[in-house]
Amino acid sequence: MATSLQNLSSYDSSNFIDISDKRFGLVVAEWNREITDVLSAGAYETLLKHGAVAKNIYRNTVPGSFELTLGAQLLAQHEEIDAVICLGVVIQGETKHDDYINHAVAQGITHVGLKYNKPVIFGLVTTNTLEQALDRAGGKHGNKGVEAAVAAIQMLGF
Ligand SMILES: Nc1c(NC[C@H](O)[C@H](O)[C@H](O)CO)[nH]c(=O)[nH]c1=O
Ligand SMILES: CC(=O)[C@@H](O)COP(=O)(O)O
Repeated sequence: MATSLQNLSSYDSSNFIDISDKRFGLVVAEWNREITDVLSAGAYETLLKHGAVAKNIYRNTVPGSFELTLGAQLLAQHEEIDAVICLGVVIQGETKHDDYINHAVAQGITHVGLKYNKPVIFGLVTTNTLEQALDRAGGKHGNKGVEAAVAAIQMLGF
């Protein structure tokens, strides 16, 4: 499979805009916190690496990924927030609960971005196994938090 050969977090920053005056909301799910903390750190450090200022990054947690949509809306509604990054890890269980969460969050944060006309980034790790999630949170397939921060920066330059 193509993924197995890739670090999914590699990117070209040559066209990034100046983000020193941009304000970012980070919404992080507490479910699977040992992994979402890695995603959050990846996103935070990537924003700082490319010029964001720490005081302009507003980090909030929500209980689980299903609550990312409301968390994103509560941040995106503020005019001074330029972009929102949503981070969570949903690992398949015995039932279809993960499907309902994943689809709700994908649809929900899409709606928030369109409603407030600003980037609301889907940084949800949706895996079948814990190992797959770990591989995408600082493992062999990179860090989904890094990818989400990069997407936010790129969209601000749209
Ligand atoms: N199983 C996972 C959940 N479940 C909790 C939901 O996200 C939600 O908080 C609950 O249904 C109450 O509304 N959340 C994750 O982020 N990851 C999971 O694997
Ligand atoms: C993915 C989840 O929602 C987690 O709670 C596992 O759910 P279940 O095993 O009940 O499908």
